[in-house]
Amino acid sequence: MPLNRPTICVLGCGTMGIAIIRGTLDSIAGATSGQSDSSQSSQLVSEQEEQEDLLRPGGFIACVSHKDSAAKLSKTLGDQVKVLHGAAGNVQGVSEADVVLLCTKPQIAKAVLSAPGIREALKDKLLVSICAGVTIEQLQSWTTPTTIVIRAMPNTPCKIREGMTVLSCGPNTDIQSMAFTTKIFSTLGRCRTLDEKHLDAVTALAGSGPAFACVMLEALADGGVMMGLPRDVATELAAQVLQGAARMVLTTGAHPAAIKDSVTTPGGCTIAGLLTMEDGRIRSTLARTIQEATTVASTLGRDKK
Ligand SMILES: NC(=O)C1=CN([C@@H]2O[C@H](COP(=O)(O)OP(=O)(O)OC[C@H]3O[C@@H](n4cnc5c(N)ncnc54)[C@H](OP(=O)(O)O)[C@@H]3O)[C@@H](O)[C@H]2O)C=CC1
Ligand SMILES: O=C(O)[C@@H]1CCC=N1
Repeated sequence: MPLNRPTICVLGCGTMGIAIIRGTLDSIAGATSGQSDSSQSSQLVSEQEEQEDLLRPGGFIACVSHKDSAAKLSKTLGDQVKVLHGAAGNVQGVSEADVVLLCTKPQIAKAVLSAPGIREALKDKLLVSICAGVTIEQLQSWTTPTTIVIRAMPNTPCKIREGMTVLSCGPNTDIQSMAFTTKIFSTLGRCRTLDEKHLDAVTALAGSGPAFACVMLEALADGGVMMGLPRDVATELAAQVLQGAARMVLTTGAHPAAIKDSVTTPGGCTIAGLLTMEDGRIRSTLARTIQEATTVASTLGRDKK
């Protein structure tokens, strides 16, 4: 399917829809200001860059359910985004778009896609769903055979372009649709493709992960506060520590255990803290957290009995 500066309709523009639109608009603004800085070299823009430019969204439409949410959203996103609401808004948004990003709660995905006019409007279009637990097979059965379906699992840090997204292709996914979707989510952080069988685990680890990470961050800061640090200082230290350790793993490829060992002086304070963590069964607690969240994620797309 040729995608040339496509218009994206975000169907269900709440927390995640806003994160994706905000991150994408910021990335476009960054790219545009970069271009004007180097006007002399702009003639040298390669064919590949021109191709990439065509994959940039041409515009955004955001659909929500309620009129008051629409008014709030217009203020949040500004005049670069057309905001619509209600069932008629959904049909108009999907009709005017080239690509539809389904960001409603999983429990209402079927009802939203099966509403009058939506199926018709989705013909020959790309549908990217971020709904946890809703399978490609379900999405394909609620749309048309010519609707190209891709499943994505992003996370909230997409808002600041530090996201992690995993994509899974449907049986009819073409190269251009995959290239476009990869481009969108790559500008919002890291993006990789996996078989759909992994998506519930991805939902737990990467989708829900920011919540788990923030509980750890808050707990570390609490410890600092307990020992007399001001709350804002403790929070800054905890956040930078988690970011620094994570970046060491991502940039050097070092095993986390090697980084832990390099911090741990024999007979020192780190090993004392580590043993306390192990006494609290922190490893199995965190691993079981992902196990339980994966189990629940796998049920989210099911009809409630
Ligand atoms: N939150 C997260 O961190 C992540 C969430 N996800 C997935 O993203 C999806 C959205 O989650 P999240 O952003 O947190 O949810 P939110 O509740 O923040 O957003 C849902 C949005 O859907 C809108 N909506 C409700 N009913 C309709 C309708 N009939 N037609 C159009 N829009 C409608 C709501 O509008 P209104 O306000 O008017 O009711 C709201 O804007 C879920 O499927 C979730 O599994 C995936 C990865 C991470
Ligand atoms: O809690 C949830 O169900 C969604 C999916 C991943 C993050 N939030």
